[in-house]
Amino acid sequence: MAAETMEPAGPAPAEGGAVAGCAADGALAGRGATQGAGEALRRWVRRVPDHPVPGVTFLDITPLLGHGPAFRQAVDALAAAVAGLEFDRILAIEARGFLLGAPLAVQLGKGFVPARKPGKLPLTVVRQAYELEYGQAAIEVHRDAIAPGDRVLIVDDVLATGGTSAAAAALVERLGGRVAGFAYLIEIAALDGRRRLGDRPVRVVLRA
Ligand SMILES: O=P(O)(O)OC[C@H]1O[C@H](OP(=O)(O)OP(=O)(O)O)[C@H](O)[C@@H]1O
Ligand SMILES: Nc1ncnc2[nH]cnc12
Repeated sequence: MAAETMEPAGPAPAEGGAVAGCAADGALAGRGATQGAGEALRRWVRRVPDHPVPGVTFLDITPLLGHGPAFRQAVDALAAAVAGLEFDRILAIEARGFLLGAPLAVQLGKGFVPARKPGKLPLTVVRQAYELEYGQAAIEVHRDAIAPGDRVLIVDDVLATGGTSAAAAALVERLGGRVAGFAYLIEIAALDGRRRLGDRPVRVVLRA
């Protein structure tokens, strides 16, 4: 089978539109990633209007996940973006956060902590409720997943309102850990989720 490349034969998105371009200098805030990587990845993210509720434009990364070189480049770009941050383990948020956080942990040789939807983890957990752009939710982490003093990088696919990430940070700190920073494939800049993250480092590959 011919190798896939970052340049698809036709338009990447089968339906919906690729994430529209924004100012070139704002397109990639990778701080270590290359602008070319961010721009190459932009075409693999679809904008889906009115999903999951009217008024929300959903950024769908399934085209990126479905294309081997794009998926690899996304993980590589995240790795480059977090270069210089010091952390012991990566915490990622179910479900889409796992898709990027786990391969990033493998690539960087770090442990992985899953923050799961309620009721999934079998042992004693800490739980944090939060609000999303389109509803309410909660996440749980095993109480023994983070030790006091652990430095934790929080990884997710999308930073929107920041509610999910703020909840994840609260869990880390309730367990005595320290949040070393946050890393995202995509930041929805208009929703200004950064305001929820305090003064901790925020690394982003692509801004929509
Ligand atoms: O910044 P926020 O406004 O909190 O939104 C970002 C979160 O929303 C999405 O997850 P979602 O809850 O839709 O779940 P999923 O990963 O299971 O699709 C996304 O994967 C982030 O975790
Ligand atoms: N607009 C959006 N697209 C994709 N994931 C999201 N998570 C929260 N808001 C989102």
